[in-house]
Amino acid sequence: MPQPAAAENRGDGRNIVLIGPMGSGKSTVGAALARRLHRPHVDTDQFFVARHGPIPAYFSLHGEDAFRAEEEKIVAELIDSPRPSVISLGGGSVLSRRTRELLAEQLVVLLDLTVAQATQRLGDGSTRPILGSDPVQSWVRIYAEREQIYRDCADIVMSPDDEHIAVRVDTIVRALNTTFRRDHSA
Ligand SMILES: Nc1ncnc2c1ncn2[C@@H]1O[C@H](COP(=O)(O)OP(=O)(O)OP(=O)(O)O)[C@@H](O)[C@H]1O
Ligand SMILES: O=C(O)C1=C[C@@H](O)[C@@H](O)[C@H](O)C1
Ligand SMILES: [Mg+2]
Repeated sequence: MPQPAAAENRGDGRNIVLIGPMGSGKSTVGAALARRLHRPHVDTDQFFVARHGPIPAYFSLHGEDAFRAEEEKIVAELIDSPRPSVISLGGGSVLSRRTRELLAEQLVVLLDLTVAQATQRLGDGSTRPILGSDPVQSWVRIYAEREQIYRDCADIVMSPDDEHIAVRVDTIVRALNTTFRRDHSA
C-alpha cells in the first residue's frame, strides 16, 4: 500500500508557501499540491481579488504601493491561518520585508521557469499589470531584479521543467519529504 507523504502526516505547523516569478505555476501547482497533501489551498492574488476586485483595476486606481501594502496584509493573514495550508503567493510578495520575515518560519518552495516557458504561459500579460505593453521584456527585467530575493527566501528550489503538473507535484512532494526528514532528524 502506498505510504502517505511525510509532508502530509508529519505536519509541524508550518505552511507550505509557493513563491516564484509570474507564470511559474504557483496558483496551478499550489492547488494540485494542496489536494495531494489534503491541506487547504489559498492564493493571495485570488484573496486580493475577492476583497478588492481585479488587480489591474486596483493598480490603475490606487497604484502599486497601495497594492503592495494590501498584499502584505493579506499574506500575513493567510500565513496566520489556524490550519497549515498550501499558500500560493503573488509574484511580487517577496518584495515586502515583513513578508520575508514571516516566510523564514514557513516551508518555502521556489518554482523557477525559463524565459521560453514564461513566453508561452504569460499570454498578452493583461491580467498582470506590472508587465505593461511588452510582457516578455518586462518579465525578464523583473525576474533579474528579484531572482536573488526568491532564492534567499526558499527552502526548496524547483528547477524549470516541462513536466505535467501532476508530475511536478510528485517531484515537489519528494523534495518536501526530504526537507521534513532533514529538519526533524535527531
Ligand atoms: N508545470 C507546468 N507545465 C505546463 N504549464 C504550466 C505548468 N505550471 C503552470 N502552467 C501554466 O502556466 C500558466 C501560469 O500558471 P499560474 O497562473 O499557476 O502561474 P503563477 O505563478 O500563479 O503566476 P502569477 O504570479 O501571475 O500569479 C497557467 O496557464 C498554467 O496552466
Ligand atoms: O510579480 C508581480 O509583481 C505580480 C504578480 C501577480 O501574481 C500579481 O500579484 C500582480 O499582478 C503583481
Ligand atoms: Mg498566481
